[in-house]
Amino acid sequence: SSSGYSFDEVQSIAENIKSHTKIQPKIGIVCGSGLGDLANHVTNSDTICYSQIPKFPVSTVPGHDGKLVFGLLGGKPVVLMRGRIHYYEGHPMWRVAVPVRIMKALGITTVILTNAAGGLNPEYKTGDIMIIKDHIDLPGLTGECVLIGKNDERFGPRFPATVNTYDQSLQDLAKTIAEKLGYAKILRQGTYVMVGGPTFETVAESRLLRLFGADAVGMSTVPEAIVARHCGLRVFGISLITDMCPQDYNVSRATTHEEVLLVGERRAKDLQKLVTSLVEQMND
Ligand SMILES: Nc1nc2ncn(CCNC(CO)CO)c2c(=O)[nH]1
Repeated sequence: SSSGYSFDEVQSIAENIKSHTKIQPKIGIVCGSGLGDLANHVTNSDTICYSQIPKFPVSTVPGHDGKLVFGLLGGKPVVLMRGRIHYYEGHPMWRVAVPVRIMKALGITTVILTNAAGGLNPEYKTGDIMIIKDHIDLPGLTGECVLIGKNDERFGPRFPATVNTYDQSLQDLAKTIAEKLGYAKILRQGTYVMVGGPTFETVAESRLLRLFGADAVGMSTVPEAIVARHCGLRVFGISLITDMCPQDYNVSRATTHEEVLLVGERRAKDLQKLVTSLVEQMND
């Protein structure tokens, strides 16, 4: 249906998943392009392919192999989504975010959203890490909000507030951890704007998005963050800046997905350390 799986359908998908693992996750982590190797730090892990789970959406993007990885990270029970569902693949927006509702039904109380993004803020550099302070839901503003359609109060309210979507105390903790890890030089805190994709932006679009006040642009994360807040989860988001969006017409070379994955691999270790320490140090 247009507004996605019912509350009961979500519960039954979660029940099916629970039969594959004893881990009862407290934290859900959505891995962005090329950042799936965080799963290698999860111990005592159980891995379930999305395709093994009836009605779980399947991802088709290189660098996004669809697996749920349950286990311990930083001593805490977690579930990782290796491979996320993107709107640009043709999925309705609700299906992009339904894994968050399923992880909530599995018992998580916090979700960490990681992604690769293009830098719009001219002070940013490729390889920077941006803690997400706020977002601009461009698809939502133009009629594709993830919560459009029938609302079931068991998920959350009909008209949810979205101020303070990104938990302030987790942002502060992440900032402190990053500085202790020696990342102060590459650490940013800013606003993420979602575009539908799959095209990378034109120069005029990059300038427009910058005028909107966005510091980074991507094609994910916002639907997941909105649905997470809707059902009462604590949300933390972080972007790896994989390239700078051209704001002038002397564009030497265009952004490529390969470049995004390459920077992801180069920076993945640093992001993994940051996320692992955050999981370790966050209060329940
Ligand atoms: N300029 C720019 N750079 C980016 N790097 C990553 N993404 C997020 C989109 N990632 C896609 C394509 O790599 C795969 O999900 C973007 C983007 O949307 N724009």
